[in-house]
Amino acid sequence: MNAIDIRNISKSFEDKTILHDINLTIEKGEFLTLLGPSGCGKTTLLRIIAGLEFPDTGRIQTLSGAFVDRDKEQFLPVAKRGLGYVFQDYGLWPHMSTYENIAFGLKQQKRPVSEIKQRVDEVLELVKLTGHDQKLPEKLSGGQKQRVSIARALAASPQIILLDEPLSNLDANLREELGLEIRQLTGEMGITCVNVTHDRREAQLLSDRIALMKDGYIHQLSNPTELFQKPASRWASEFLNAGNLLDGDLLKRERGEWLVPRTAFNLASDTDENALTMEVEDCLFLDDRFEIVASLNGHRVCLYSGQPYQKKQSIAVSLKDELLVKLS
Ligand SMILES: Nc1ncnc2c1ncn2[C@@H]1O[C@H](COP(=O)(O)OP(=O)(O)OP(=O)(O)O)[C@@H](O)[C@H]1O
Repeated sequence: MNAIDIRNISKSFEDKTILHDINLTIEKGEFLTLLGPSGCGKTTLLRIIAGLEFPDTGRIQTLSGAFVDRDKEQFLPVAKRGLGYVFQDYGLWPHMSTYENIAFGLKQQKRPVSEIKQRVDEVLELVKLTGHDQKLPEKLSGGQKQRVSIARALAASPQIILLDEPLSNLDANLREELGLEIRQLTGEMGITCVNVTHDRREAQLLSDRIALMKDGYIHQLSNPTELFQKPASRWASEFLNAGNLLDGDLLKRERGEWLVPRTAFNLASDTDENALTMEVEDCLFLDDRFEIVASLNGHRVCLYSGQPYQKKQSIAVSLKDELLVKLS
């Protein structure tokens, strides 16, 4: 079932086309990320979904009706779209307590006081902030502020939540922890999420599918594993940091450019005639594995290994053919 159906959306600013005929369907309960470099149009698309921008062409249909339809001149105002928002900079009212920030939208909807209290308590528990309800944002850490922002987005039980780089202001450990919590909470509630980021790790961590955007087009649309393992172009491989880009001659393979992921190397014996011989330039221990930087006929190659190597050591490796991608 499609929760959001985006058809033929285009947008220009001052004669410059920012979005070119975007078509995208997002399933109910799906977590979709718009990923791409600065200026590719991802925020403009999110703002069009939110109702903060008006597209030049196209329509957006949701399960609760049309958000916008240029042919029929329909436009549903922001406040009537029933969306939750989570912003990079939290978007909290500084003079309001945690409780008041979360209750704000429910008060606007004129819900009964007892119902508001119950709902705020529920979402505070979900985001693990019970007991922090009277604190002002300035008394909360970055992670806690983002939890308040998530609680506020969940409070009105929206069908759709829009997220604008929700993790980018947080430190690395917290980013992963909160990212997994957002995924779990929205997944359990069947909420459809559209997230915008230029951070490939954030996209990888959160998403069911990623729409990789370039110059106002969707360049590639797939699940994170496929996107990172089978990028559609050299540009996508480089943006995603998907691995080494090497010529077939160097790899004893067909000529042309190949993507060789860092996981695609196996230790081989020197006597294996297909083995590639490299000289180790550096060896770093990162996360739970060694990252080896080596030289293959003067070309820099990066690979993962379960064991360390010495600088200047010669190593023979074979390639896992199933992980190689021929780009050209
Ligand atoms: N209101 C506006 N008026 C004029 N130009 C705009 C407006 N909003 C966005 N743009 C331009 O549209 C282009 C795309 O902007 P957008 O914010 O959608 O990109 P983005 O991919 O989200 O980048 P970033 O990650 O830097 O926010 C940029 O060149 C931007 O300057």
